[in-house]
Amino acid sequence: MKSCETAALSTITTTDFLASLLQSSKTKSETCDSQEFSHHLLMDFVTWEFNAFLWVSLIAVTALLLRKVFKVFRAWSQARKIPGPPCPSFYGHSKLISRENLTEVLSVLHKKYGSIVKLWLGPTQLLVSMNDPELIKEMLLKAEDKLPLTGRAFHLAFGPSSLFVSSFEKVQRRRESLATELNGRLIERAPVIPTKVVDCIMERVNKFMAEGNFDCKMVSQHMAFTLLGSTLFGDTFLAWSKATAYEELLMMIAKDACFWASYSVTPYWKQGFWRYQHLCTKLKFLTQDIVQQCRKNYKFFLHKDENLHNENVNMGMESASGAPSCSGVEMPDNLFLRGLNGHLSAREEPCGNIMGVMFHGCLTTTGLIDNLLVRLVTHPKLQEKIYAEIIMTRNGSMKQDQQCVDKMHLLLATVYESARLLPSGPLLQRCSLKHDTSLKTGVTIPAGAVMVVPVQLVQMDDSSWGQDASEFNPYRFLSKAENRSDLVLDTSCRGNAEKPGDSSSILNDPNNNVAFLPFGSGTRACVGQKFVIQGVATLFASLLEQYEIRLESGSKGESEPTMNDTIFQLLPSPDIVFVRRNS
Ligand code: HEM
Repeated sequence: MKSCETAALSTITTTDFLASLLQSSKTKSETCDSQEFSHHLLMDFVTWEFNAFLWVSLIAVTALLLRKVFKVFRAWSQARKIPGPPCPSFYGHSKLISRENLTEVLSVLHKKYGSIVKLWLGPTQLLVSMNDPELIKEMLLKAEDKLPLTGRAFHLAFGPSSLFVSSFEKVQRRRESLATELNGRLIERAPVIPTKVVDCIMERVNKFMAEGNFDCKMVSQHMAFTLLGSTLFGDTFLAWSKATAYEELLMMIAKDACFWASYSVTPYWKQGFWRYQHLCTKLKFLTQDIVQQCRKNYKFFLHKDENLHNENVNMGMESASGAPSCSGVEMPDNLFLRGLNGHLSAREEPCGNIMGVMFHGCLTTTGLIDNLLVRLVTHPKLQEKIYAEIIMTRNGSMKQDQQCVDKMHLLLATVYESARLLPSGPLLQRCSLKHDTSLKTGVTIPAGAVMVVPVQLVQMDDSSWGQDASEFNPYRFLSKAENRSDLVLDTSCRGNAEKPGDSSSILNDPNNNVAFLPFGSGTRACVGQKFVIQGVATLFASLLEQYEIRLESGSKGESEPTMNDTIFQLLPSPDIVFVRRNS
């Protein structure tokens, strides 16, 4: 009944409106000529349409704002149940916290409020920190998205791509294909490459030394870059004349990437931004160049291989099946095509994934190598024991050009321990963009909140790592062979092998300890972990076999890395020297 009345009312209103229009048009037609009349009619119509548009926009904006306000209220009411300090002002705690002291602030808060703590960084920005390993594990499995800032930094620098994007849905497939390539064929090749890579690195290191400016950070960066480049692009990379320019560009971009991504509206009006974009474009051209070179070499070797194969068949010889006849050329092309560049959507930048992996891989691997070098030069006895282990393992090996790093337990344990105490990346960050995250403890973290793990606190927690948690002790990852039955239960990785390089020692899997987090964990964990540990260990096996690494006398880094209450710090990068073993 009511609806009939409403329908009738609206019909009357519409009829009235039309009638009034007609009436007014009638009066007008008596006074004005027909042209003026149609002009007025048009103007009325435009005004009416414009008003309608304004109303619709106003309603849409109000709805959006209301939605946002509703979300904020919902977040505030949900966050009330999470322990944490009260908000000091409308702006939250953001003014009180700098990037450097956040870990210290979180350390104090965890002591006061427990394993889960909230902190308002602004009226709409909620940060939730966790320091209990089991809770962290659960959160890293459930919260699948990365912070939008991370995705924006990669997008701005390398264009749209399907890796390092905030949403898990968008990266899932690419992560899987890259992991298959990295942990499959590339790991198989890892033992073969580093001999050549060491030569290439040492050539550059000698150049640095001759120029007189030479510190640990520079070597680490160059080692990481060469290791990653040669593994991804094969031998072509080692002979590529533009490699140095590529390395410099990557590092220049790394310096500014987060700064430009921190603008919520891309600052097209800033000159500096365009300079930055120019660097990114240069990097894109260089990436295209190396990919093209790889493809050219691939085709050339494929052609050569076919001819060789035909010759062998004609001569009645069988080519050894599975022999890497053109190692380092055939496979990289496959990596690009399948792991990184297969099934690209039309919107994706063709080299975006390659640049992203080179960028992330170089920065993180530089950190690991830097830490490892500092540990080795500040622990010369450990270095000698690793050297003895390398020689012992090499003597038992048939293939002279391959490193059997799987058997070099002390070396691998040293890489794990250096990764555990990595000073870089103090916070592991996650969020869930669409859904709330409910944890087993009963706490629900609202969608959009930033969830962080203060990695340095977790990695130095006595309850996970023992009394010496803050000390550098690779032996924690080694256990005595006879204690094998204990080892199964010993998931904390508090190893007990005393004799380094002892073949009877067992290497514990660092991932057995949920507090081992340098590569993250869960749904967005690093897919390069296995590959990078194997690669860095193989590189160091080759390097230490030929060179002893020492601190330059009088270098500022002669004392050991230190802890200031909660933050582990490496002292300024020390100057180091490589001394040939047989000289
Ligand atoms: C020492 C070296 C490295 C360290 C310390 C490191 C660390 C990390 C960390 C902490 C994450 C985020 C994990 C999380 O949120 O749970 C990550 C993600 C990732 N890393 Fe690494 N990484 C290293 C080397 C590499 C290398 C060499 C590659 C590839 C060749 C690689 C590929 C990736 C990818 C593809 C992701 C995930 C991206 C995503 O899901 O959006 N990483 N890495």
